[in-house]
Order: sequence, then C-alpha cells, then structure tokens
Amino acid sequence: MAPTSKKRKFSRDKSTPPTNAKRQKKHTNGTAPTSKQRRNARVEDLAWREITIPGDLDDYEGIYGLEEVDDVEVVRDPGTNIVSYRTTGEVEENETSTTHFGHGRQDEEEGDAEEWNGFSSENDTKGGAMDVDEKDGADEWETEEDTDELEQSERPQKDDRLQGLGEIPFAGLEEENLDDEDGIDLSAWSNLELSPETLSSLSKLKFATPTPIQSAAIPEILAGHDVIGKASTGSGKTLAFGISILEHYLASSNAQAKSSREKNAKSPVALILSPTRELALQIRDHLTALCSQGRFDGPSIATLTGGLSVHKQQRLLSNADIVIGTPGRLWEIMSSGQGIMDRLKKIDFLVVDEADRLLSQGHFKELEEILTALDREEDPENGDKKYIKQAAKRNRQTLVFSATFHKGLQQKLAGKSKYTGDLMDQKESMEYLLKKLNFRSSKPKFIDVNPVSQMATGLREGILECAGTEKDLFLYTLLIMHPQTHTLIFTNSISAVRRLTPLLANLDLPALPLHSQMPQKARLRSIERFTASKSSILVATDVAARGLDIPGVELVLHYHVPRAADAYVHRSGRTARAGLQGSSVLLCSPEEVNGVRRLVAKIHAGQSSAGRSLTSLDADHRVVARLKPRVHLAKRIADVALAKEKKSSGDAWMRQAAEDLGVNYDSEEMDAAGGGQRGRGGGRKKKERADREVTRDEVRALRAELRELLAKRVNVGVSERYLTGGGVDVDALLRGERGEFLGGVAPLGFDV
Ligand SMILES: Nc1ncnc2c1ncn2[C@@H]1O[C@H](COP(=O)(O)OP(=O)(O)OP(=O)(O)O)[C@@H](O)[C@H]1O
Repeated sequence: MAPTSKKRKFSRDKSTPPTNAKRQKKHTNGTAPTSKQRRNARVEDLAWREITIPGDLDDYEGIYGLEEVDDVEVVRDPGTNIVSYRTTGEVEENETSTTHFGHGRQDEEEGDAEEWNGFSSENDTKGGAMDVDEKDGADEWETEEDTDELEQSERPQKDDRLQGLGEIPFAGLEEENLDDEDGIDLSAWSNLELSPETLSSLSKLKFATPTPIQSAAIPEILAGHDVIGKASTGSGKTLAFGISILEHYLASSNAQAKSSREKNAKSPVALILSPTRELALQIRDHLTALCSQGRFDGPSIATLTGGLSVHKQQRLLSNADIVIGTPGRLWEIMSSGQGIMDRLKKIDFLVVDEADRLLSQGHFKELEEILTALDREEDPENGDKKYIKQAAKRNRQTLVFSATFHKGLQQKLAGKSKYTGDLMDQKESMEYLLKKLNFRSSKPKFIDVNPVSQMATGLREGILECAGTEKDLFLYTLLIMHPQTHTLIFTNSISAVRRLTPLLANLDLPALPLHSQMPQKARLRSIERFTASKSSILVATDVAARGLDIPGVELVLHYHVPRAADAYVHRSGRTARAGLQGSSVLLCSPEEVNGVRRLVAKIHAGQSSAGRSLTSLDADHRVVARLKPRVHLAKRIADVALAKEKKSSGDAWMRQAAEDLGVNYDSEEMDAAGGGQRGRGGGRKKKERADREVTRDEVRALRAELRELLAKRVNVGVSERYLTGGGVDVDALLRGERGEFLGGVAPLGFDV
C-alpha cells in the first residue's frame, strides 16, 4: 500500500513558455552575485524547482503550475534583443535532463518516474472530469507529487528504475538477480554475436536464452533490414528491438560522443511509437532495465506521453538517444519546433509497437503527421517545405511489431497487396500509413515465429455461460472461487469499470479501476497497486489489453465479450507470459455464446484440437444461488452511490451553465421536466432518480445488511467449512480442500 502522507507538487502552467513571468527569478541569499562569477546557461539547463504553495490550496491538477529558479541573471542584448541567462549556481548538463543508465547520474526522467511512487489519495481513482484518452495525449497537467521527492532523487540507480510503473518487477529483474553475474550460461546467445556489454546485461537479467522472436529478429535488424515481427503475447518482442537498438547505440557515435561530452550535436538513435501511455512507460522500463545492468555509458531515454508536463518532456527530448512516445503527445512536441523535428528526422530506427493497433485505430491523424514530418524535406527547387514523396528515402530502419496482424495488414506489409491511394475507409487509411512508413527496402523481412497461434502456449481458455443479467453474480462467484489469484477483468466500457469496481469493493474484494478517463496518476497508481498485491483485482477497459507486462497475472476474465479477435488475443495475453501458465475465461450470455465460439475457433484455426480448445465451464449453481443476495445488495449500494455522484457532478455543471446564461437553476425542476421521458433510457433514468432519493440512513441499513450476509457461511449442505466473512477459508483452499469447502463440488472444473 502506498504511503498515506503526501506533498503536493506544482508544475508550471502548461500554457507558459519557459521564459514566462511565471518562472520566478529569485536570489535566495539576498545579495545578487556579481556577473563576474557567473556563466551562461541554457534556460532548460537551469536548476528549476517546483514551488510549494500552501497546503490548504488544491493544485487542481497542476493548474498553478509554477517552477522557480534561484540565482539567475537575465541579460537582454539591446542590439539583438536576445535574452541569455547567467548563473553562478548549478547548471544541469544536458545529459542530466534525461534518463541515463550505467553511470549513476540523476536526472529528470528519473524524476518523472519518482512521481509515480507512493500514491496515497483515493480521490482521483474514480473517473475524473478530465479527458485523458490515451490516443490524443492532449492533456498535460502534472498533478500531485508524493513525499520523499528529493530524498528519492538521491537513491542509487538500481532503485530508480523500480519507481512508478518501473516498480513492476519484470520477470527475472528482481533485486536479488542484479548482482548475480557469473552463474548464467549465455552460450544460447552466441549466434547473435552481441557485444560483451549487452551480454553482461543479459547475464545480470538472468536471461539465459533468447526467445524465438529475439533469435530471429535481432540478426536481421543488426544486418540493417527493415523487420516486421510477429510473435505471441508475452514472448519478448520489446527486447527483440530493444537489444538491437542498444547494440547499434553502443557501436555508434552517440555512445562515443557521450563519453567525450559532445552529446549536444547528436540526434536520437531511435523513435519508438506506442499506442498507450502505460505501454510507452513500460517500454522505457524494459529498456532501462536492459541498459542499467551493464558497466557502460547507456543511452538517455525520453518518454513523451499525455498526462505529464509537456515542457518537461520537451526538455528531456533535447538530449535523448531513444525517444518513446504516444502519437498525440509526440506530434504535439514535434510540431512545436523545427529543431526537434530536424533531430528526429535523423533517427536510425523507427519502431512501431503494437503496429496493428497504431496503424488502424484512432491514431490516424497524428501518425500521419508524424510519418509525413519525418520525411519532409525542403524542396530545393521551390524553397518551400513540400513533402518530397519517396525521393527522400531516409536511412532509417523501420521495425514493426505485434502479436496480431490482421490478414490485410499482413499481406500489405509483406508487399503482396498494392496501395490504392483511397483514404476513405479504415483499411485504405492503413494502406496509406504503411506507405508512409517508407520502408528502406521494397520488401521488409517478415518474421512470424508463431504462424499458427498468436496465443501463449501456457494459456488455458474457458467459457462460462450465464444470463446477461447475472454476469455480476457469476463474476463474483468466479472471484471468490479463486481467492489470492491475481486477476485482470476486462470490460468494454468505462461505465462498466466505474460500476464494477465499487460493486466488488462492497463485496470486500480489492478491486482497482483502470480506464482512459482517469487522471494519468490514478491510472499508474492502479497498475502499481495491482502489481504490488497478488490478491488485488484490476477492472479495466481495453486500455490495458495491449502490451502490459504485469508479472504474475494468473487469470484474465472477459466480463464483456471482446469486440474483435485481436482484442481477445491481447487481453488473454496479459497472463501466461514469458513461458508461465495462466487462464482466460469468457463470461458469456446465451446469445453471445455462438458468436464467441466462432471468433475463438477462427483464432485457433489451423491448430490441432489437442493444441488449443475453449473449455466449457460451469459453476456450482447451489453456490451461485446462495451468493445472489450478497451481490444484489452490493449492487444496490453501488448504484445508489453512482447515482448520487452523477447527480452532484451533473448539478455542478448545470449550475455553472445556468450561471453563465444568467438563469436560475433548480435541479428538482429540471428532473421533473425530464421525468416524463419515455422510451430508450427512460427506465434507467427513473431508476437513477429513485436511487438518488435513497437516504443516508437507508444506505447505512443496506450496508449493515450486506455486512451480515458477508459474515454468514454459505452452506450448500455438504460441509460446514464454507465461505465466511465475505472471503473464503484461504488456508483450506491452499491445502487443496477447495472441493469440500464448496460442498464437494470442484470449482468450475478449471483450476487456475
Ligand atoms: N530472453 C528472455 N528471457 C527471459 N525473459 C525474457 C526474455 N526476453 C524478455 N523476457 C521477459 O518476457 C516478458 C514479456 O516480454 P514483452 O513484454 O517484451 O512481451 P511482448 O512479446 O512484447 O508481449 P505483448 O505482445 O503482450 O506486448 C517480460 O517480462 C520480459 O522481461
């Protein structure tokens, strides 16, 4: 559990440029040092510090946003009007503003990571008003900062990579592994002819063997080819490109320049595109883990994602060797300055991770802008900045990875289908983007290490049929039948996450929410808490479906049937990763069963029936029936709370709107006016109104009733060792007495 005390942090106002008056010039010792003692410094290299404002003022997601710096003289050249900054104080060298590995320097990217450590406030775990959809990255408020910020910034490097999302201890990266260098036989890597530096990192990570995608893709990438890599979920695709980029970095002038401190003139080696913020941060953490193990001067990594300070990210970018970004924020930053654009044009690698999602969903506009900008050149004839089509072939390699490529995309990537140029529909848009990827060669190397299945071998798949109206009940039954099981529940909507999380909490289950409308910090906090506690449950939308590598997830539950085959593959792929076992269970209403079976059969097509099957599961209906009153009550309490919450946020909005219009607002009147509504949504609204009328005392009574039920044993008539206290007799379960405990009926016939 995160510490409960916290200190607020105030970022600069996002709308203020670095030299804005909001930046405070302050001489702390009262006497301004003489200019003789000063030296010039770039504004981004000054020792900026966030301002602490009185604790009784909320920072409103960073709206006050101020930073200050001491001991700076602002000098304006009267002739040119150019402003320069002179200081006697500490100047951040460029390198220190980005993540560095292998040499123990502290920097701001680590500072970013620090921000995610130790969250305490519960308030913003509910969906906030701010829209932080992962695809557009339009928001950039920096929010609260937790305790120990300064103290943490002095921690050794090894601890730093465990901060925030980086605290997710990737398989094989736990602390105790870090010192063990000698016991690992790395001969399995020898074919790849990696550098001693990379090998020593792999040894420390205890990665004795390359995964199949790593064995197949790394040599092709190192040979200079464009690569399209397809391999099942959790099979190490990140390091397939990560190791290759590190090798290139170590061999390139960037590494040499860093040691000779000429880094400023260098451009990033790689640009990695990710569809979600969480995945971008995770890629950073995987690369950090790889690069921080060895005794070499590692690359600086800048992560550009929405939900964080755009100015800070701009600063990080100024010195990055590897840039990882979500399209929205990346484009926002790229388009903010030609200097940034010019540096990014010189990358050696463009990586498109989770390519099928990036190329075909929601990111079209930004991705198109990014790809166009990367290849845009001055037209020597006209002097303008027209995009010169394929004439301006860049020298970069393009690496495209995913566990799933739908057939059309696969064929097009392999060059088997022609570009038609029509931008009207989704498929055509994808073709257009493929064209824009501007592969080095006309036929990139297509590496498919799992041509038949995209799903991990250790994955078991099941389907549990229940009435659509009873999904909550069956979900609860499944959860209590699998206590202490690290479970990730997928829904198709944010509102379902908002409803299920409190419902499960009412039933004493430690559920955490994750969806794209939560403030970024709350999103990361949920992941952090879920990662830290094996008994916790994450209730998420598909924002968590792609790429997230949370160790030890044992069970994936599809509360809603996934909308497409790739969503099923990626959701299920959050378990059974890196060679481990795991289970995926679909909760299906009778109307959904046939469609789902067809969808899964399509995914399994080509495999022997022994290889993969969707097991039909059944819950003990006596147990389900006994649990019904609990779920009913918990649901009622959750509905009342949601209705009241909705009402108060709706009221606040309406009141403000009425005030702006200069009219009186009476919520009762408005309700009455809308009350006669019939048809679609009318019944729900009526229920919401009734829920809002429930008094506090009534809610208290409902809670007391639920508590009583949760404390009761669920006796199904065979044994007295049943569910108690809303939980279960975990010790008995661990002793393998689960059958007895539920009245002699084995849970589901599908042990996780
Ligand atoms: N050679 C290796 N040996 C052992 N573990 C490895 C190796 N390479 C990567 N891993 C670990 O395997 C896990 C899964 O890797 P990764 O997240 O890259 O999978 P992925 O193929 O990208 O999955 P997805 O398709 O879900 O994005 C990570 O915890 C990673 O640290």
